[in-house]
Amino acid sequence: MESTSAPEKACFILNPKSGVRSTVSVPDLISNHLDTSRWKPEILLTERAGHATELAQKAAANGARLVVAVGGDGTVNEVARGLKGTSSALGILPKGSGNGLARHLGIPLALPQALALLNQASFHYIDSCTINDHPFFCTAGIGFDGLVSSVFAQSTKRGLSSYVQLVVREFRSFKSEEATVRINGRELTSDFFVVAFANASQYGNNAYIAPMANIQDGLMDVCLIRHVGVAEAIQLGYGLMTKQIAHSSLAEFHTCATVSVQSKEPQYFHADGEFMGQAKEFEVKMFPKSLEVVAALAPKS
Ligand SMILES: Nc1ncnc2c1ncn2[C@@H]1O[C@H](COP(=O)(O)OP(=O)(O)OP(=O)(O)O)[C@@H](O)[C@H]1O
Repeated sequence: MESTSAPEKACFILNPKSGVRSTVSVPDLISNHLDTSRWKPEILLTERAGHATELAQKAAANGARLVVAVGGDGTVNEVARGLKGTSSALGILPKGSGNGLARHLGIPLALPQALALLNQASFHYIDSCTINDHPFFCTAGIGFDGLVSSVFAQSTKRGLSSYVQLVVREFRSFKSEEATVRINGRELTSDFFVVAFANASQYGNNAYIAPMANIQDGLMDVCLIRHVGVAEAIQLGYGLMTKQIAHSSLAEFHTCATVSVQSKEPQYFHADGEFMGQAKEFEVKMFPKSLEVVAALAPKS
């Protein structure tokens, strides 16, 4: 059904380097599938890392009601961080290899259908978090997944199979470090393989690190995995891909609004899969209902 009011501005921010579907012509898809009686589109291309945040801030300042990240979770993160505290909503055209936030939000991976969802313009508020002041919207983590993000950042290969190969290679040499997690008034000290912070339920590619995570409840799900051997790591991998990790004795879950971690040695960490550096101290905070998105979420989920 066509809208009767004037079309509102929708700015599409496209990362030409993202994902494995680079042959797709996004401008053609937009002109073929976007309802121009609802949205007046503008398409901008990113030129470097971090550029999407600047473009999103400018689009919001110029009155775009909708700012659409066209890329993977890295691009989504950059656009979303530019929109926090503005009156522009985030849309996603998933073009990455993992698309964790898009999947959690029920956004179709097929781009014509994702554009159809933008036409419906169903707005929802979602939570966001920070790890050492770096915003994230999907997941962040310390330990093995931090290491993987750092190695993946240097790799030119994308896609699930390259990712799995890299995980297997890095696992052989990874050493869990002792850390203390302070959560809900408790102190938990161990050699942690992974400490994961989940605003959304999955890393991407339907790898569910916190299947119960609710992105609108004002709480993050923290998944603690202590030092593991090869057989246990395989069990965990299976649990991730089958949504069964919550039933594994290898993973411990907590929900909270803030959590801190102190590590003896510097640890790699990531926010939304992007490598953020190394640190010994981590503060992770929750910002309830801090970002408006177009999504296919149930009204009260
Ligand atoms: N024009 C550009 N040239 C090089 N890098 C860019 C450019 N624009 C954005 N980037 C960077 O590309 C990185 C990867 O983007 P993104 O996560 O969207 O794609 P991806 O890694 O292919 O997808 P996924 O995260 O799903 O694997 C981001 O960190 C972003 O900063």
